[in-house]
Amino acid sequence: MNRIFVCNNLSKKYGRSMALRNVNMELEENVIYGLLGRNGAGKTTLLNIISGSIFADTGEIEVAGKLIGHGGIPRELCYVREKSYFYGNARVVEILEMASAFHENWDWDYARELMKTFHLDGNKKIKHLSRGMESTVGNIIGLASRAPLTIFDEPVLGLDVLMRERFYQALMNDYALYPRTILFSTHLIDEIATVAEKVYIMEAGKILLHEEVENLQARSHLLRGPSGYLDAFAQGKRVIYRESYGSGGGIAVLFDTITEQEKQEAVRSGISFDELSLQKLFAYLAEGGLDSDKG
Ligand SMILES: Nc1ncnc2c1ncn2[C@@H]1O[C@H](COP(=O)(O)OP(=O)(O)OP(=O)(O)O)[C@@H](O)[C@H]1O
Repeated sequence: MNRIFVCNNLSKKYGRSMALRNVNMELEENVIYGLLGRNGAGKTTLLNIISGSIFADTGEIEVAGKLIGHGGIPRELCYVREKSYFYGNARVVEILEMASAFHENWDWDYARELMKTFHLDGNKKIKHLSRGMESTVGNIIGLASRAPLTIFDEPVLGLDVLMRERFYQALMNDYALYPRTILFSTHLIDEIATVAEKVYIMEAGKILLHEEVENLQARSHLLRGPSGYLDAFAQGKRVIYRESYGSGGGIAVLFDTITEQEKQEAVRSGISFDELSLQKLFAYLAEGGLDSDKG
């Protein structure tokens, strides 16, 4: 496994509050990742440190095998911010020219094709673009740069459903032709679940969980049934959420492997199993927490 990105023990304090606590992260080459976390979990702080916009108090970062020093932005990295700090007076095409000068894999033919796909007028000034169009400028840079490590922070903010679909489609098509590592930070978890292969989940400045999306989905179960049976079934399993109702029934959210035999036995005692979307699992995780040491 080759890693395009590694960070060790990253910590960052703002005044007395810890925004990041000993964050370790490894991103493999040619994998699409999702970075998930509630408001204030530390995602933007982490991404700002990775991109060299702010400095960590402790820890080190390696991109493409090179240690990143203060102020150095690795050319292997393309970071597309949620809110652009583009010069408002510049035209779209001027911003793309700046990006093309920085990224050695930049593909102008592809950038022009994307401008057509997303109906983006290259002559428009950035300050005259809608919110969605502004996101699109960043997304075109992220795609056309074909950087070995591309990070998108909330890339579909302001895009309508059709444009969001087009963006994910363009990304998947281009990723198939030019595999690279892509990290999405987003709140739209179920959308990303169809694109990302692995996710990192952050909470309170720490990595709560990192896992393949397929495994997450296979190990997430929402059970309903009589409370006594639920508790008996859940013994020894990892319970991330449990709620009992006055009627004697309740729900339990388990994050564990459940065999077909166990499932059949549970069904016989009146327990039903519902599918859990990644978004819902994330909500329960955020609510109930999870001991990340249990792996
Ligand atoms: N410049 C700053 N000064 C002081 N505190 C900050 C600053 N930037 C972030 N924080 C704090 O650090 C913590 C992590 O914030 P961060 O913006 O990284 O979270 P986030 O996961 O990106 O949240 P969101 O999803 O809302 O964008 C929060 O408690 C936030 O209040």
